[in-house]
Amino acid sequence: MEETIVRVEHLSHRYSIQWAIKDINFEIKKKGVLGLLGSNGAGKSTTMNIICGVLSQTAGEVYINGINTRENPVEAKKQIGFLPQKPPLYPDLTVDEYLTHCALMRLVNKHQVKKVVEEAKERCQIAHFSKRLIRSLSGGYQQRVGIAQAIVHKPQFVVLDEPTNGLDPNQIIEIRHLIKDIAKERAIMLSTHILSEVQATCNDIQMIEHGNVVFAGTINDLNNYIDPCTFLVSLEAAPPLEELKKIPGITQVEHITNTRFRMHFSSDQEITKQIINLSVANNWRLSEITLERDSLDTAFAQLSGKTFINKR
Ligand SMILES: Nc1ncnc2c1ncn2[C@@H]1O[C@H](COP(=O)(O)OP(=O)(O)OP(=O)(O)O)[C@@H](O)[C@H]1O
Repeated sequence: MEETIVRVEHLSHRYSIQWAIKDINFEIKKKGVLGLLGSNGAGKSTTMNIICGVLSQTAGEVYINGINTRENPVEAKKQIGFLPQKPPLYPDLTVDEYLTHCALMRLVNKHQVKKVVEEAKERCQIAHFSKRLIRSLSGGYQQRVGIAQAIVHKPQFVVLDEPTNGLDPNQIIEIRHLIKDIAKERAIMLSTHILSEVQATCNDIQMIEHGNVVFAGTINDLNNYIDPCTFLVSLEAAPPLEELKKIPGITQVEHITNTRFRMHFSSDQEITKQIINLSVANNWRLSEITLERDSLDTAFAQLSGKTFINKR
């Protein structure tokens, strides 16, 4: 049995003469959330639209549970749920009417429709709004209806394109909880350009920039990638700056105040121990030593530098 639900092989797409994505390859595990990260125009929606069969690729293949989406689109699509960036809601239908329509469109057996609609509403906690017109729901609840339509036919793989876009902070937290909950029994791929979204929701990450994959790994890989490279030191009886610069492993020292310094170091993590020992030996009276980690935003900027990093 395949360990992965999705295989993307050498996927490329060109709009007219412009390549939107080029030679993208990745796999998605059967459970959990994969974040497709990238800045605006990176190629996220193009990738997702192709995977979901909404757009035909220029080159490459997509397999859903081993089914080639190009050769057998109907069978492949039965396994996919999709919430596009603009949720395809019909505001003048009630939640029940809309989900029933979606289930029928998704070729659910008509004897099963009522049951699957109830289950999707239950899962997305919208059962109490069954008879409400969609237009009368808040943005957060409309998004829940959007997610319910994506899972109503019980797909093994669900794609959510920027699912928290435009929601208020409370709604964002609730939708993230819901996404993690539904990912317990299926694979989810979500796209975002917000790093905190990825940290809060995803297990694995693919980052694309200018149509190329620039990072692939787990959320821990990403966090570890951003190794600390500076620390702040307070020395009440600091030696001259030149002396600090001579410490092996220290590449640069900046004066912040007379007693406070920012020290840049190469990758050796033992450096802090060394500073502590030197301070004790020379009576520099160390009162603070704090590692500074670059923010994820900095990592994002670095990773956008297009060198492919595969942590798998
Ligand atoms: N229908 C289209 N016709 C021509 N070019 C397009 C079309 N759709 C997207 N593009 C271009 O393809 C590139 C990738 O766009 P895509 O929408 O996939 O990026 P994205 O990462 O989803 O961006 P965003 O976060 O802004 O939605 C961009 O340069 C975009 O301008």
